[in-house]
Amino acid sequence: MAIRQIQLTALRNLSAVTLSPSPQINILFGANGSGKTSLLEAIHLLGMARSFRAQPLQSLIQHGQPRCTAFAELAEADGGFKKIGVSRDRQGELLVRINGEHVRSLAQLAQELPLQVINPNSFRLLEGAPKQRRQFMDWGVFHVEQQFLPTWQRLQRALRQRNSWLRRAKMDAPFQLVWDKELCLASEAIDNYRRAYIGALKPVFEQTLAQLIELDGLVLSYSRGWDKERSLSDVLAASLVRDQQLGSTQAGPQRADLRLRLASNNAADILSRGQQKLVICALHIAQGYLLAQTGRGSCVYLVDDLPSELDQKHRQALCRLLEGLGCQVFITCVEPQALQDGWRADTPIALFHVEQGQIKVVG
Ligand SMILES: Nc1ncnc2c1ncn2[C@@H]1O[C@H](COP(=O)(O)OP(=O)(O)OP(=O)(O)O)[C@@H](O)[C@H]1O
Repeated sequence: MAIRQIQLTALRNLSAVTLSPSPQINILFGANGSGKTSLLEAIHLLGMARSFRAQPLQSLIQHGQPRCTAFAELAEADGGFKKIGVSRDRQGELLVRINGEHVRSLAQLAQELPLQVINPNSFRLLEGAPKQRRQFMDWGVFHVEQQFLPTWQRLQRALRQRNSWLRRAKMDAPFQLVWDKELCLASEAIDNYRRAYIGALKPVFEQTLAQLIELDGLVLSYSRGWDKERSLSDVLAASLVRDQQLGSTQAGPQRADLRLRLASNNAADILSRGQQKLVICALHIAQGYLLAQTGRGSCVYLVDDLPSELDQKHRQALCRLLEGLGCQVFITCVEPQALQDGWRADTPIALFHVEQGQIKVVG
């Protein structure tokens, strides 16, 4: 899966543009505020129908314009191609099309264009709330396990029911029993999917990290969100009074987390900023490897300001890994010299200069 052409209109400061990126490495360089991140944001809009830095999407629309549009042709592994388009107007209307057909499920869009984003927000994966890590984990499970999404929807429905009963204090016992059973079944399935996924991700992550940096003793582990020795139904029964007091279900997959620990410390508390970035990159690259192994396509990587936080040796190691993935990668940087050396002679590299919203191919 790679973007073979991208067309943008009225997106932030970018002038209307049509680009034919390299199927592998794309380097976008330019001064601060020139529009490099905006191009990554446009690709993110195409894969996720949202921005990675703005909620709501309104701020993406160029000042004075009624709507912004991003359109792409995706080259598929089997030689075919797909067309996807996303457009958003000032009234909030979002139009998503795949091969000209309106699409309502954003999951379909995510399946067409699986994206991995590495940017300053990525530090939240280590430092932020468990929700960030669940999102990371569920991205992977969603892409490798087809039953994940319907099971997740069942879980959300059962959880909403239970929480609404907890808040009303008055429960219809037989009805609640049925919904609790549904909640437990869906929870166990989600836990199994996540456990299997993290089991597969862990060795790939460790191998990937070892190619970037030596961090002996860094351990990635999964916690499922309720006592690992007890069934969820037992836990729910035992915590009913507390759940009623708090008005929501305190145990279950909605409380799962991924832990990264180093010598019994939370890794985020002791790793340097550069080390954290390398760990985060290794996690994202490992996800790319796993997706490729399933044969369900490959990710497109968006790496904003790759050089920041990293010394020359680690920059090069990261570039080699991204190159070795064989995926399409969009990298931004201020100075192109920071990323010029060390690429393999047979890697297709496209170099784009972004200047005051204009994007020019320079190599
Ligand atoms: N809706 C909008 N319409 C027009 N211009 C906008 C809009 N939103 C943001 N801008 C401008 O577009 C530019 C976007 O810059 P962007 O974040 O893409 O820059 P960058 O090249 O990634 O910079 P840096 O190196 O500082 O990260 C900024 O100059 C910003 O002021």
